[in-house]
Amino acid sequence: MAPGYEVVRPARERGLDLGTSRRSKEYYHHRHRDLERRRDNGRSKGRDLSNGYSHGRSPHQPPRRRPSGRTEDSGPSEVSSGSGSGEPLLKDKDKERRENGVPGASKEDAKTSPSKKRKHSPVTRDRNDSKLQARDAVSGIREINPVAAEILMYHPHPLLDLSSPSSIAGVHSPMNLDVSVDSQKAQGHEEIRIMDEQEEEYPTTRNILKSRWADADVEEEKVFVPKKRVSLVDSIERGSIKKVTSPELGEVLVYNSVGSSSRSSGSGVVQGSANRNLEVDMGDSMDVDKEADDDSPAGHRLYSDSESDVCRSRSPDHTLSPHRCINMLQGCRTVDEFERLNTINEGTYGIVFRVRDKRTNEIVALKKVKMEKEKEGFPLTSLREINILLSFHHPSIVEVKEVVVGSGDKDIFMVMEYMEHDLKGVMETMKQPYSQSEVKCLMLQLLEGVKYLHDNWVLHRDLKTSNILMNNRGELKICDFGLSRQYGSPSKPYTQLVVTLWYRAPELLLGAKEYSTAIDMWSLGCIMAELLSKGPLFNGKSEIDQLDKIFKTLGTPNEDIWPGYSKLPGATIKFGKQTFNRLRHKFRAVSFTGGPTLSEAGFDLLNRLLTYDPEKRISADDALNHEWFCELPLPRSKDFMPTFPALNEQDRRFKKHMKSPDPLEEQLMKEQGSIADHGLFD
Ligand SMILES: Nc1ncnc2c1ncn2[C@@H]1O[C@H](COP(=O)(O)OP(=O)(O)OP(=O)(O)O)[C@@H](O)[C@H]1O
Repeated sequence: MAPGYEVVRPARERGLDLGTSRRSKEYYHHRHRDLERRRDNGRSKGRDLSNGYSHGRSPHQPPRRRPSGRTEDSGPSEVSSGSGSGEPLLKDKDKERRENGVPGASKEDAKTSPSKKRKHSPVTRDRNDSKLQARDAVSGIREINPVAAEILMYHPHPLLDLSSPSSIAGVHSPMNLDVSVDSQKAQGHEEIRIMDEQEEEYPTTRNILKSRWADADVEEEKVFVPKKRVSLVDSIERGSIKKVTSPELGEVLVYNSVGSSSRSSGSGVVQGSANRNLEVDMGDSMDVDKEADDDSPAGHRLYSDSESDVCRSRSPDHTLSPHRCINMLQGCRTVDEFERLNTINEGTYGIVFRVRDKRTNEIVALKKVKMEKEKEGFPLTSLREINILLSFHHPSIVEVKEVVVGSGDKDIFMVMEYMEHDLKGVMETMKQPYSQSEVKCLMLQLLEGVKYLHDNWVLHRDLKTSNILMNNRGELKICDFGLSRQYGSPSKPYTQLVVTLWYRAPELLLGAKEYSTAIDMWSLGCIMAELLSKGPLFNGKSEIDQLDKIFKTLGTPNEDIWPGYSKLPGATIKFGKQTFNRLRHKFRAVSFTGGPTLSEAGFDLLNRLLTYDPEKRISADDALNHEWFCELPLPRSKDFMPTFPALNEQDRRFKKHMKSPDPLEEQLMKEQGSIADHGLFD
């Protein structure tokens, strides 16, 4: 790695630090008023919550809106040493016991009223009705079809909108894609139906040559695109897409008949598209942006209502999605319309370039979908990523502007907004870790992005610092949705081979076949710790080593603190017994040795993110309302975040850093025998 860059802190920030500028005074006055208001609210809410709700929950947290309400009682990894709200400080030993919770708190925790336990999926299943119902944050219950997305493409009319939530969202599922087109020309062409994907089974042995989404029915996982095709568009036109088995984004139905083409009732015209002829079923679709809008910011967070305010401002325009379309009538643009400036990085699934759009002069990032591992077709992982990113619009999610095709017939590129760095690269160049107020700014943006994903039924499944992009305006955006997928309720078995090892939740490591949004929250806990300490929290070399590191720090879980733990396949493995949560040793309230510091409230949030029992692990929504974000030091404004020379103006492919192999690499290493430990379940 090149020598570390100095953090370039803007002069205005120095002013803020000295507390002398008028702006900073206004800022603190404003924040103080805001805090006072929130404390008042909190006091009244606190009284409401006092029965049966243990310490550590922010008084600002709104009543839970999830249908089943188990309390978030504390497990060994989640028991805080105080709420940060006036609770007397404990002596170290006592604190250690409380943080750990195994001997003491866990028993209490085990008494948690089942009626108050948090349910992860915001979906309820009505036993008398095969349809699922989702409780919308504002508008109440919505019907959900668990096997969701259908993309209806009317062959050969080459018009496809993969763009807006309103067009992508299907009948019941947030991720449905139901595109109908005027298909007068569609007669006489064969029907190609891409079937519902079998859920990913628990993987036994995976072969790297196969799609990593594939299990027994690997063939069902693919969308075949013959090699000779000119483009994705062309492939679709020629009926080369044979099938999709995903119940979600990748599920494609291609019809050729006019009559079957349209779900016409309530259809509207896609707006903002280059081509406005595309009719989509508006009535049935879930409007992601509307939902984001409905999920009004009111009442659950700090708000930035001035330019100088903290970073929690939700830009109002993200609710007004610019509907991005692949206009298949005109075809995709080709990559020739971009001038290559440099290669940024090469991941497992794609190579990312910094390029200039010759038409607009805009600097953008191009991610080339790697096809070589997918011998027979267009990788479903990429199709999912493209669909998700085209349909989502949020300030904390990287924007995909369009899809372009390579001049060499077969390559597909995603055109993304360009970001100067990723968090991993930034941390490698920093000499000092981020301060608490900077971490708050980053965590808030991250949590908002993850909340948006979870509200829209998507699990990211690979949150890590290299998948979090940053720019020099202090903005953070989540990228790399190659492993992400739609989720629903009731839980179904999914593959555990997700999430890069260091950020992988214990339930995945222990072989749980069902999991939900909590896996992303664990990753956020690891990221928060990494931001504070500038190093990975649990850098295991194998699954067992990873579990060992987690247990040594957070304490060995047991049935008391994690009901159901003993039934997990990995629970039979004997690990050394660690009876205390030692996380506080890594993040002291005050450090005289230069180690990372974290307030009681911050530590409470970290513990809640790193809670063993996924049912009790804090949700993104609740984390956003955690008191840590309301206490001093307040979250730093994005405007005052440190800036760095643009790392992505360099070719970063050959810079080798300590990194955790991602799930596909991990599998490859296992197949090659280069990981001594073959994992728990191989
Ligand atoms: N929009 C963007 N702007 C700038 N750089 C980007 C952008 N998207 C990705 N990158 C860079 O490229 C790297 C790899 O991107 P990405 O994670 O999407 O690819 P991948 O093949 O899926 O990687 P992985 O092996 O981590 O799964 C990122 O870590 C980041 O440094």
